[in-house]
Amino acid sequence: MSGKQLSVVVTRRLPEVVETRLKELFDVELREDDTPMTTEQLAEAMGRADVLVCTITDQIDAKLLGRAGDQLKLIANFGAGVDHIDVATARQRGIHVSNTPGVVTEDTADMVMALILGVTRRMAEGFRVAQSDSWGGWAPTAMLGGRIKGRRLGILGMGRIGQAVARRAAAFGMQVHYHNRKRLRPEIEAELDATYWESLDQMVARVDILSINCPHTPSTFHLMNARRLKLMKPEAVIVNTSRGEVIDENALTRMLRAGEIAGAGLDVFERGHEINPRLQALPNAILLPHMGSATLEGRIEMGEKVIVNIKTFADGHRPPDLVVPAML
Ligand SMILES: O=CC(=O)O
Repeated sequence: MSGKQLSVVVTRRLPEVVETRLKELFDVELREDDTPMTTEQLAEAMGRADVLVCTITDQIDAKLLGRAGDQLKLIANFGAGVDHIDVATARQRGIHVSNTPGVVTEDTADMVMALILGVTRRMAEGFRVAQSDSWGGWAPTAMLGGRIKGRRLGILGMGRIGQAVARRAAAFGMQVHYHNRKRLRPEIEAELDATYWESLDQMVARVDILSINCPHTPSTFHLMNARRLKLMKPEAVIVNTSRGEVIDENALTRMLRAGEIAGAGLDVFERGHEINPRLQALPNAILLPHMGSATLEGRIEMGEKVIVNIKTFADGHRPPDLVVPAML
């Protein structure tokens, strides 16, 4: 099938160069305003598209997939995480799901370092002081944070992003520890100079900074539950650029308020963009609006990946970034 015969519906505005390329290649319907589609609009789109290009703001659950037309053959997600898509049900219905791995790695790892430094060096507090008229000038005892050189970093989830974080952390003189479902190959572990912990409990109890870099799946939901959070040292910091659901956010908020965990850098939240006001009120938490992978370069590369996945599929081949339930 040629690309022009494929009807492609895109659920969100994408960078202009990506939209232009999609128009050149496919019979594409682009979104006019930059808001997520309603469930009804999404269902209608799935009733007429051969290919749906969606994002994390679209909940593609079993109910919605049940309303998809027979012509829908590919859901090409613009993003790496696919926890908003019921991949198993899609597969049962013969609908392929693809994503955009790899291209978000470096930008997200940069944001992990920004959050580690931001929290340990109290950048949000400093920013607020400098913006106000209350700053009385430099003082030997003011705004004292902690040095990250020599600190133990625990990486939960040592996939592409976790490994990119490890490389950066090593350059900052941190000691890298990790927990992963599968241990890395010895040569990669040696190259990263990373210490493997089979027991997540034991690792979280020993690290100064914990970075969450695993995807959200049924087995990682609340992996950092109240019991595990309590194992962390009171002076430790937790950083999450993955998915909010991996941490029990209420438990974390309580512990941050009580000083049982020193600080947090969070780019993602358990209830999407509805941030817990008690978390917003905390001076020891830096909160960001899910912008870990938000660079123009990254977004364009994500668009290129989406296009390659659709094009390969249109040419009758398996999309290179096919997501299969066994991967999750
Ligand atoms: O969070 C961003 C992504 O999943 O790509």
